[in-house]
Amino acid sequence: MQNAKPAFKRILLKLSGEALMGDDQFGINHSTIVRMVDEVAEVTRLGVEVAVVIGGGNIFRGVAGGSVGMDRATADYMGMLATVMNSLALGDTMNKAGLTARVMSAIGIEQVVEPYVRPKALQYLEEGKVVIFAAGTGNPFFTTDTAAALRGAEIGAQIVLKATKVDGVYSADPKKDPDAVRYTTLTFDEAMSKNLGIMDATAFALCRDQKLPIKVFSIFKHGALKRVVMGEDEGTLVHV
Ligand SMILES: Nc1ncnc2c1ncn2[C@@H]1O[C@H](COP(=O)(O)OP(=O)(O)O)[C@@H](O)[C@H]1O
Ligand SMILES: O=c1ccn([C@@H]2O[C@H](COP(=O)(O)OP(=O)(O)O)[C@@H](O)[C@H]2O)c(=O)[nH]1
Repeated sequence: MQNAKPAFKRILLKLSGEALMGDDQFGINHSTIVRMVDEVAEVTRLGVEVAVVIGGGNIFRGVAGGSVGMDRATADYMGMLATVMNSLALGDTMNKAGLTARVMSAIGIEQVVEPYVRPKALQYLEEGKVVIFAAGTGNPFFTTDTAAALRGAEIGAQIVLKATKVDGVYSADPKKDPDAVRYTTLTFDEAMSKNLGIMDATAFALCRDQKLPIKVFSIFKHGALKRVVMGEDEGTLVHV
C-alpha cells in the first residue's frame, strides 16, 4: 500500500458550512476547522491539487431562520458574505498549518479578498496552492453545492467531493427516516428522479451534463477524505 497513488490529480472539495459549528450553536468552532485543515493538508501532501468551496450555513442561510420575511435575493447575498467569512477563516487556518491558501471571491470585495479569475486560480493550483472559492456562484437563488459543481467544472477537477454531515446518499433523509438505506453508487438521473435531497437539482444537473462525478461522504469521519482521494470505498459515488 506504500506506493499506492491517489485516484485524482485535482479535486474540488465542498465543505459544509454548518459542520464548521462543531458542537457550538453557530459560528466557527476552532478545533473543528483545525481538524478539517489537517485532513486537507494530508491529501495535498499526496500531490493532489485541492480547490475548496465552503458553505455559509453556520453563519447565515438565505432561505431560513432570521431571513424569514426578507427579500430572498438580499438574504442570499448575506449568505454569500457568510461564505466569505468562512473562506477567510479557512484560508487563515490553512496558512498557519503550513499550507499556502488563496481565497478568491465571486463577488467584488477587493479590499478583503481577491476576485475570482479563472486563469489565476488554475495557476495557483498548478503551483500547489489551495484555492478557496468564496461567495458561492456570486448569484442569489443558488447554493454552494452548485458553486462547487460550477467551479469544479471550470477548473477541470476530476471529481467533486461533498464533505457533509451524513456519510453518503440515502434512500431518504437519514436524519428523518431511520429506515433509510445508503447507496454505494447511483446515477445522477436516479438521484434527481428520486428527489434525494442531499444536493440541489441544479448542482446535480450541472455535474451530470459535464460528466463530473460527485462523492458524498462524512466530514466528521477521520481519514475519510484521504480514503476518498485514494479511491477507497467510502461514502456514495454519484455518476453519469
Ligand atoms: N437522500 C438523502 N441522503 C442523505 N442526506 C440527505 C438526503 N436527503 C436529505 N438529506 C440531508 O441533506 C443534508 C446535507 O445537505 P446540506 O444541508 O446541503 O449540507 P451541507 O451543509 O453539507 O451543504 C444531510 O445532513 C441530510 O440530513
Ligand atoms: O451561489 C450561491 C451560494 C450561496 N448562496 C447563499 O449562501 C447561503 C449559504 O450557502 P449554503 O446554504 O450552500 O451553505 P452550507 O449548506 O454548506 O452551509 C445559501 O443558503 C444562500 O443563501 C447564494 O445565494 N448563492
